[in-house]
Amino acid sequence: MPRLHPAVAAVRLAVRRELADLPAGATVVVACSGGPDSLALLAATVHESRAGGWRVVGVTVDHGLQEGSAEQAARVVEQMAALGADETAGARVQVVLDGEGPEGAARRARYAVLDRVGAHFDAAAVLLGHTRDDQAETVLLGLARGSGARSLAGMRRRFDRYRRPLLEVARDDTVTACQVEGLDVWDDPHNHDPGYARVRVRRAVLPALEEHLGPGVAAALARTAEQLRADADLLDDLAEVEHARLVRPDGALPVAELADRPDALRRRVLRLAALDAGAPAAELLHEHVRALDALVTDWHGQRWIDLPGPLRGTRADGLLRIAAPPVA
Ligand SMILES: Nc1ncnc2c1ncn2[C@@H]1O[C@H](COP(=O)(O)OP(=O)(O)OP(=O)(O)O)[C@@H](O)[C@H]1O
Repeated sequence: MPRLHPAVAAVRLAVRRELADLPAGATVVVACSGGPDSLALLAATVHESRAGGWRVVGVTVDHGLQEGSAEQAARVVEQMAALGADETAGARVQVVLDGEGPEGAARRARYAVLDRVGAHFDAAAVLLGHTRDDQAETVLLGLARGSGARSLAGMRRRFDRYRRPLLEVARDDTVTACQVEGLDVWDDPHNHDPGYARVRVRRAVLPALEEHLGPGVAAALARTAEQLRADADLLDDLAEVEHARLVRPDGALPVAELADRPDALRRRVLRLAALDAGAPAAELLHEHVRALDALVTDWHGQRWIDLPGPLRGTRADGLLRIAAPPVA
């Protein structure tokens, strides 16, 4: 028997490990763009499903943003069926560009479809093909934005129904696995467009880091993310407990007790308080939390601080409150 190629073995092993808890009969949805990562993921999932006894559903989403996208989606549906998926689906979405960039809008539309497909099939897992290199790019982009530990912690391995089995697999391996298995992969033109920061990181920044610092930078960044994620998860859990302990029934927080808490915990409690008061998570920035924190640690009689919502943070009578501004 010919020996299994190491790249194919690496992808299959990652899938086997990530899905080890699924019972026979479970439905696994694989989100497949037709690119090397998700095609390798689908091929490995179909292979592993024979031993696992799972039903594999391949789904591709046509964002309708590029010429010929419908034909491309139809081709992926055929490929998924040929690879042995038990069921396949192609969904066309309407990407609404309201303020955010096309990439973000496409992602939102895609996840809305995947959510629905996952629910429709009562899927035990919906798989995404993000690799170790995607993770390294995410960490570098977070680092460049100067965001906190949460975004440096990169992508989560699991959330809701979603799982990312290839988060520790190198992109080189998914590309090689597709070559070895004779899969005809789609080369998304967006992956070459230097207008996207992620593309610049992929094509220029990471190769330069590897050239000057030695190989293994992507793997090191992904490992860093893993460690930071564990730390960030712990701090977030502690902050939830602390917030629940401190918050009064009317939502106010006692300043003296907040001031006693370590910075990392206090700022997280303040962030939770702002979210509880209705601040939109996507708009609540580090600078807002710092301004709130100044009401506790750098109090010099500030009248209020503005938060997205719009909301106001105020301090009075030893209590910190976050609420909508009074109607003029
Ligand atoms: N059009 C799509 N239809 C279904 N799933 C998708 C689609 N685009 C992306 N995904 C899912 O999201 C994952 C990450 O997508 P992203 O665009 O970041 O990477 P990619 O370079 O397209 O990956 P791939 O090599 O699998 O195409 C993909 O691996 C796949 O699981």
